[in-house]
Amino acid sequence: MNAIPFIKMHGLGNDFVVFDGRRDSVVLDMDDATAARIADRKTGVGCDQLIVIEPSRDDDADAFMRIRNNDGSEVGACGNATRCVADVLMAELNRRDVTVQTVAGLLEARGLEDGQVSVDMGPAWLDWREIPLLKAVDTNHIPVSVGPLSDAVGVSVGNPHAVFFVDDAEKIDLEKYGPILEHHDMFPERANIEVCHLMAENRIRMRVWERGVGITRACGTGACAVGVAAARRGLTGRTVEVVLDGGVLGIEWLADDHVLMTGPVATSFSGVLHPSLFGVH
Ligand SMILES: N[C@@H](CCC[C@H](N)C(=O)O)C(=O)O
Repeated sequence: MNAIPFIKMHGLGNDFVVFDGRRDSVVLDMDDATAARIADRKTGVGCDQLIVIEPSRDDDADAFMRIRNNDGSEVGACGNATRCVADVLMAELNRRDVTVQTVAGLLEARGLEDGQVSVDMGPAWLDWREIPLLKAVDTNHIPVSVGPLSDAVGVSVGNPHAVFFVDDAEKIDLEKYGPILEHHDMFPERANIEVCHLMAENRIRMRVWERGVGITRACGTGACAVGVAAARRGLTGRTVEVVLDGGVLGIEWLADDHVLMTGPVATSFSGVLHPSLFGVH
């Protein structure tokens, strides 16, 4: 069997190994352990998330996107990877508008004149059962407290986020507190952890500890969650810029509760993997 091609892409430094399962069906059966091996930065290609573009399961979508974290676990959403996959599909179909299907729903994406991609990430989910949380609490003031971090805002954008507003996000030891909060009892499906502060009017500095990964240079759904959380707390309007380690994302919480995320897409290189990695000899 032939080698299996992949593309290495990133959105603001949040990086992905992208496979095309429409052409290489062997990647469709990938298990968690294989995904983790490929994602491992020491022994594999290395990435934050591993993405498989699959045939669409809906007439209204151009393709289905499967998302796995660096630890191999499958997840419902990834904002930065959605922009990357949309960019691949737009080039392939020679269109400016595409629809990407994920387990969380259908996401409409549009390519802008300046090369950035805008994605409607769907509605922000704010009920404690939807995030999900352990019990019925006010999701605008979740009673969790670890070190200097307390009083989180919970938001799901197809995946769970806990947003902490602090005086200075740079000073928070995310390596220490991120994993404790990710695995906190309050979050039965674990959570992505964002720490942030207001830099200027409608401009927010954010750092992230991603579930199943660790610290990353950017998290698209995290930026969506932060934009929603800041508006819920009355700290900003519904249109903000979120400044991540890797750059800036534009976030708009629309009147219909959908969250629009706009940012860049980049391709780093392409390569091939031996089919035996996928159990084919
Ligand atoms: N990097 C992503 C989020 C990926 C999934 C997340 N780690 C989770 O476990 O929910 C993004 O850009 O949104």
